[in-house]
Amino acid sequence: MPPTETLFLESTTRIQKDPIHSFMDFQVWDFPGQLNFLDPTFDFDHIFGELGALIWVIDAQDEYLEPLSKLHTTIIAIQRFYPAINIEVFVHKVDGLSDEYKLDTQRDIMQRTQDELSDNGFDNVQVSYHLTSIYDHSIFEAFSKVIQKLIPQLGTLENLLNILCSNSGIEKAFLFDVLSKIYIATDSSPVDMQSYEICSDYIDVIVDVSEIYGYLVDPLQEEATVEASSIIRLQNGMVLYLREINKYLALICLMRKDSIEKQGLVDFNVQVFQNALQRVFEVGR
Ligand SMILES: Nc1nc2c(ncn2[C@@H]2O[C@H](COP(=O)(O)OP(=O)(O)OP(=O)(O)O)[C@@H](O)[C@H]2O)c(=O)[nH]1
Repeated sequence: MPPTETLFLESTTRIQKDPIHSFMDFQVWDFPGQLNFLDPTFDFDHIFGELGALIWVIDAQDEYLEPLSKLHTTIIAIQRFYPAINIEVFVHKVDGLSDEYKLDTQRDIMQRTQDELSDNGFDNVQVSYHLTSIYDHSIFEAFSKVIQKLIPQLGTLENLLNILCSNSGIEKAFLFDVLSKIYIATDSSPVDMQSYEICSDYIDVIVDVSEIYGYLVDPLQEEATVEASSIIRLQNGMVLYLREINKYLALICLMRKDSIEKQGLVDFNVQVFQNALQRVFEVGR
């Protein structure tokens, strides 16, 4: 959904459960801000029993002390019974703030949370913070990091991507979930926002072109079609290489133009990577 359309979203009045069927099946539960789910009338175990991650969204453009205090109460409640739940705080709508103010806001939220948890005897709670906005790619990046923590095979995927990069002259490789445009794994070199953005935009281009010039494939087909790959040469001498891995995932690599001169080698290594990945997911099932 483009950001401008979010202006017309209706307010959430009840818990909305959205099942996501992708490389891994999960559900996103959207809670209305005003709902007190710690009230004894709610079934605490039903809400938190099978939760992988709690994403707490704080509006950085608004007064945040009250939502923050609710966050603290929630963390303390779930720490007692479900300490394994990942707690992720999105300091959201930061597009309206200056760079300095963004960081100050995040620091303030972190400090208040740490103090409150320590005062209640919880000194070692892991809370992750993300600065997010729907007007750039930061919201996708933050979701990527949250989802990655829920993938048991993440370490193996990273290793496979590292091997692929070092053997094929690839500078950065992302494994993307095509529909949501979140990346489920990348190699262990640092992620810079620009590489992520360009790879994410590349997916849009490919999806648009495929919708016009593509052909219908059997929707039940899990395997990727052999020819589903694409290369774009950028003006700065870099090359983007995309290969469909299966019906949910695409591999996107950023490399120098000399590396793609040995395209046969890259294609072969990507094929080996694709086979390995298939086996990893088969074992995980
Ligand atoms: N500036 C800015 N506005 C945003 C951002 N994200 C959402 N909004 C706006 O905030 C408004 C509320 O968005 P919602 O997603 O409905 O917010 P919510 O907190 O889920 O609200 P409820 O549905 O009532 O729980 C919309 O008008 C969005 O356009 C952002 O990153 N930056």
